[in-house]
Amino acid sequence: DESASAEIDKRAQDPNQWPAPGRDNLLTRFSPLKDINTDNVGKLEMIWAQSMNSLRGQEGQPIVISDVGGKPMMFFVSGCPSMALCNVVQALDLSDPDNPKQIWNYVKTTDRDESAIPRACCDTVNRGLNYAKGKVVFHTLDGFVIALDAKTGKELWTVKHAYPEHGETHTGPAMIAENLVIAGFGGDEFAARGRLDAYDIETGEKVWTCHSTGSDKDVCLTPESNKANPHFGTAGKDLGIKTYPEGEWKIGGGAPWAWFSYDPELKMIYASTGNPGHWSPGLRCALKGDDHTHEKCNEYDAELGSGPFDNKWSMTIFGRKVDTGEVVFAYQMTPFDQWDYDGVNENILVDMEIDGKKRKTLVHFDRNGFAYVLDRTDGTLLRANKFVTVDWAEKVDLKTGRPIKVKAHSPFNIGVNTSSCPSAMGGKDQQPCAVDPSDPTMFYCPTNNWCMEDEPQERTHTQQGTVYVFANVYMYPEKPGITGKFKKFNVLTGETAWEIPDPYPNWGGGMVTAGGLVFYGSLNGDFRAVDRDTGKILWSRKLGSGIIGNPITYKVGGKQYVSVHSGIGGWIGLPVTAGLDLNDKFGAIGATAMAKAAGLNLIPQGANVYTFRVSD
Ligand SMILES: O=C(O)c1cc(C(=O)O)c2c(n1)C(=O)C(=O)c1cc(C(=O)O)[nH]c1-2
Repeated sequence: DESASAEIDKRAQDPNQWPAPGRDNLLTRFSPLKDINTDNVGKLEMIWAQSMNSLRGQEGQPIVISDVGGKPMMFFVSGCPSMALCNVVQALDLSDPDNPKQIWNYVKTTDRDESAIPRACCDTVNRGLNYAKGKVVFHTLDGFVIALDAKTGKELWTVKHAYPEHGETHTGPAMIAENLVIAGFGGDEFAARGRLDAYDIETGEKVWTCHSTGSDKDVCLTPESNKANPHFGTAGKDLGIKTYPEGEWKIGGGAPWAWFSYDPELKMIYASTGNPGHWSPGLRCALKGDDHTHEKCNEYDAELGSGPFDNKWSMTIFGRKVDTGEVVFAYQMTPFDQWDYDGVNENILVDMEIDGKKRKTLVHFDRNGFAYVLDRTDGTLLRANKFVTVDWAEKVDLKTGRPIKVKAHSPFNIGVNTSSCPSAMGGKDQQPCAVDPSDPTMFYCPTNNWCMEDEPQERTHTQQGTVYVFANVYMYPEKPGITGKFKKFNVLTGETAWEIPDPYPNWGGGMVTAGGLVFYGSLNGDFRAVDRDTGKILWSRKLGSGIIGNPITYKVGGKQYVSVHSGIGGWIGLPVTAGLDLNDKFGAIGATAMAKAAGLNLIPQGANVYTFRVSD
């Protein structure tokens, strides 16, 4: 019997489908379709649109399955305007692909937790759903993981997974690996403790749990973990406890809130973690008095491969065994984070030749501005190149894996304002890159070009479920007039092949196709097709609202279609919408001021799936 993820892998071999959030569990966002190509993309026309019933941000993407009860179907899930309408799933029959028919919709109506909405740090988004074994599997902001019968929309099982009262809200998509549903959540700004859980896809029963902080046992670290890379710092015991001030690992953050990937040959999942709880860095170092300096809080013990205040395992890429969650390797990008550079961005799995050797690699564009290439079998660090302006670190030492921090751009002391690039939202936030596996060193990536001033504040409480930031942060464009660049980037050489500057940050993901095209959307609603070789914009259409979703493509009835969510929101989107009040609770992070500083106009809200094809 093939596993649920083997079914997904098989569907991904069929160019007509888009069976998982990243199209495949490798997260390539590559489509082999080429009916739409550089020659005819100018004739792309909007064919249909469907409301998503929300005025909040729509990240994520639809999925398309060619044979659900004999019918081609599209499924998608919305972000939340209110709990009553939170995470509406719609199922569209694509049998008449120019005129799809909704055949069911689903919204959970019982046991909803309204307190999730104000605890979603960065908008009430949902990054997508999955399909396998006749089931649509998705999650809700207030922490349920739910499996529906794909034909009827009937609930098959529901589990309570994340708990808003503990600061946990669920935004990132679950992933199906073997017969498990792997689920994380967000909450580092609300004193949560990061955790990854695996559920049986047939029953919803919990199979394993691994935390991001705590004892080695809690983290699923074993003596075998990191054997190939002892300098990555698993030599010490219980570093997930000891690298925090006493007891603070319990509210230590490290939430895995975005994308997960899976290698079925290695049977390993890749999931990375967010920032350590609260942004005021000095308070996450237990040293006092004259010892309490930036240098001492960043010290590194070469023998342990770890610093005493690294705040492990925040900001970490974990390679885990799928069956048990056991850590094969753990690599921390930003030890003792001083900027909120969450390490959760997608880990894309491609194979490439490096220094004459064929490698199974993992590519990760981090918030901290470095694009990392790791050997995904054992975590060996192979490259770390800057893909945006980075001043907080000179470079990453490939041997120890540690960034060489620049003190002048590392916020530390309470009340002292320090500038750094990139800003807290990162050189790239959660919006995913795309890669064609046949050209595996070249990545198509949304990037952001902001810097920030950060003034750490005193801690006033340690209460889970309440805002846990303690910093005054002001973000500003690195250069006036340009705050986003979509670029093609070589992860081996660190060279940019081309880039498209934008007045707005790039908050939507990319897609690359065998038709020679890259698709992505801008924050003010321009949906674009770009020549992947030259970076020339070949086609663009204005959609109803800003685009923070990720394009997909599929083929039904002999024709190729392209779909994307439109609906402004997400962290950057909130302040530039008409609904400024939505952002007030996070005024501390200066988002509204940030939008004003950039001179951004208000962009109207409203959520739709838009679908295009080349006109006959
Ligand atoms: O640390 C966390 O737990 C957490 C969660 C989330 C989230 O769940 O959306 C975001 C962030 N942090 C964050 O730092 C961030 O920049 C961010 C942007 C977005 C978004 O969807 O636009 N979410 C989040």
